[in-house]
Amino acid sequence: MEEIIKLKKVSQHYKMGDSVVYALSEVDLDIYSGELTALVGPSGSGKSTLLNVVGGLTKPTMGDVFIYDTNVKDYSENQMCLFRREHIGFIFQSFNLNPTLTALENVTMPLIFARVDSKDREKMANDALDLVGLSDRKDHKPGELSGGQQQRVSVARAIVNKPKIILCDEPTGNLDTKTGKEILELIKEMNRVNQITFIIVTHDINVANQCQRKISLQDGKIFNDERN
Ligand SMILES: Nc1ncnc2c1ncn2[C@@H]1O[C@H](COP(=O)(O)OP(=O)(O)OP(=O)(O)O)[C@@H](O)[C@H]1O
Repeated sequence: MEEIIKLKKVSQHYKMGDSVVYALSEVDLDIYSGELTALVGPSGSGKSTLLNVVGGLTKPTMGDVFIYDTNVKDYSENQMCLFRREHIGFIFQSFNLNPTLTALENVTMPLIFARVDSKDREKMANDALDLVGLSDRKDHKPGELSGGQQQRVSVARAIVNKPKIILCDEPTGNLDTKTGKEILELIKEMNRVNQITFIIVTHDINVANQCQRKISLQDGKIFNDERN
């Protein structure tokens, strides 16, 4: 399998007054193309920081972050933004949808940013909403949708420009057990059918146990890395 993400001695430190918080300490990690990986660990262990470093939302204090063969640590903010639009999708616990836009418009947003031709946008956004089973709700705004439906819209938004990597921060955290299971099934299907590489930060052991790989963080370090 091809390595798609490689972290080499990645550290993230935050200065807080006179003290320093070591959010990540010399993390080495290889993620292979098509893997479905759960990132688990106690609160404050560095899970979100690691996800943000991979997604280029946080530049690490030290170390290298390769996506494909590109060291994105060297990218400017603008270059990273363009790279992210093309290669990485995000799914958040709180959905992060624009409440003033319809489901279809929310899903279209990444295509506008990526300057996809206007005549292709609507078909691509409709196809993505179709894949998540929400075609009949495309003209609804987030406030008119259930939590599970809103998360489906964010899955559609994450997949619409066909990224090879999707990073999820507690994607089932705001959902009841049944709806959370449905969202996880959708993620598993996107992983299986489209070979999208997923990294899922989760506190839910049931979610973690259904992933192919479970990486446990503690005090900013990987202390366990196992495959099911
Ligand atoms: N911007 C920041 N400034 C200062 N400290 C930070 C910042 N972001 C994170 N930290 C600290 O870094 C450590 C790791 O935080 P992180 O959010 O990555 O943990 P986490 O494992 O995702 O936690 P949780 O499960 O509670 O979301 C924590 O001690 C946190 O307080």
